[in-house]
Amino acid sequence: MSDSEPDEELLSLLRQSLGISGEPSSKSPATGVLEGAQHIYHNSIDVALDTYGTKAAAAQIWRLMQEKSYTFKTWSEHSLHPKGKDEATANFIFLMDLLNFCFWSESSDPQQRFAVEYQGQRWTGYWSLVAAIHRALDEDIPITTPSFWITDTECTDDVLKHVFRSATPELIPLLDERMTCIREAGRILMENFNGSVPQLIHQAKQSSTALVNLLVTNFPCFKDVATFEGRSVHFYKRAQIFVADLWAAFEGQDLGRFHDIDTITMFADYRIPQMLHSLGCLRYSPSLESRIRNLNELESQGSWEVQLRGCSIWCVELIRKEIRRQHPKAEVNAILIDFFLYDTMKDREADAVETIPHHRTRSIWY
Ligand SMILES: Nc1nc2c(c(CN[C@H]3C=C[C@H](O)[C@@H]3O)cn2[C@@H]2O[C@H](COP(=O)(O)O)[C@@H](O)[C@H]2O)c(=O)[nH]1
Repeated sequence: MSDSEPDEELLSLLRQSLGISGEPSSKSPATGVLEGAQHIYHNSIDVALDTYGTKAAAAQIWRLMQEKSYTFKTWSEHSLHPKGKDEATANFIFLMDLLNFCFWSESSDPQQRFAVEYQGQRWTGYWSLVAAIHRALDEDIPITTPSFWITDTECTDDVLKHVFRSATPELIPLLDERMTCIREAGRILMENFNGSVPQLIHQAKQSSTALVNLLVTNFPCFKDVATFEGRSVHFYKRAQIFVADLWAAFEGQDLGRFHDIDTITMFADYRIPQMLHSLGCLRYSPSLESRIRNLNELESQGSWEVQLRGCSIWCVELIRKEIRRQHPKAEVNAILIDFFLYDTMKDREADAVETIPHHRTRSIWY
């Protein structure tokens, strides 16, 4: 390509990012998550997408996913993820994604941070939650049974503190909020869905957007929204990852069968923005970058946090589109890209590969 001629591929990506391509603007018809992300992307001044970085990352991600044969089957290969394809697994995933938030520690000493001892290993972060659920079940505590959550005499604060006990002096973050989420969800499941997670799933009639909407309209603790530049924006992170985990655990069958699974977006957490920045897809304003590098907290639902979350969702959408542009037959969606980015970020952390720190926000939303 000569310097004077425009790079058609780049223009196509740019057009797509501005939502002016020939394609219908890719919004989630019923959840509005993608619309919100596009609004945030167009109005962000502290977070920007690097088009070249995004194009390069798309090629790299697809290559690595191919090399690792990364599919929804990879989900069950994680040692702690439940292997069954039954109601017990659906219940496990519901509790897991009800509480799948905010594991980061204030402590600078990794040995001090909250950790769960299970099967002779210390688990931290997201895996500490999964390990704690397994440990409770092994101790015959019916922690994944919704009817148990509302029994005042059995599911006491002391029992829940025991379930989430730490192997270090640091407690699990937001323990009180987690107990509130469990009891609220138990009451709502009993009142509206006969205490049955499968009944909740069946009510969505194999639509992922319908299941996301059932969660965010029935359960306040799944209603992950914010306001940005005068508009309400939806993130719905834990509602969406619940659907995605079901789809992966059941390999797209039975309780994991969804005819519109590709409308699920990336899950706006604190790990994927970190990975996208490390890949050169996201760039931050100097004030935001120094706040993140200094490990200062970002206010929940504040402008900086909303820009990080929304631009990350939009960035993964562009990566998905770029992969499909480069490989029209690619079987890839935002879920698999997201799962892959999370796992890769955790591998890099384990290998102490230097990256920008993840942002710090304390909330129940992610
Ligand atoms: N976007 C996105 N966010 C994810 C996950 C997962 C785990 N998903 C498993 C299922 C399939 C994948 O292969 C993973 O094995 C946890 N999180 C979020 O990260 C944070 C925890 O971070 P750390 O403290 O370092 O463990 C916290 O906000 C948590 O909600 C994901 O997949 N995507």
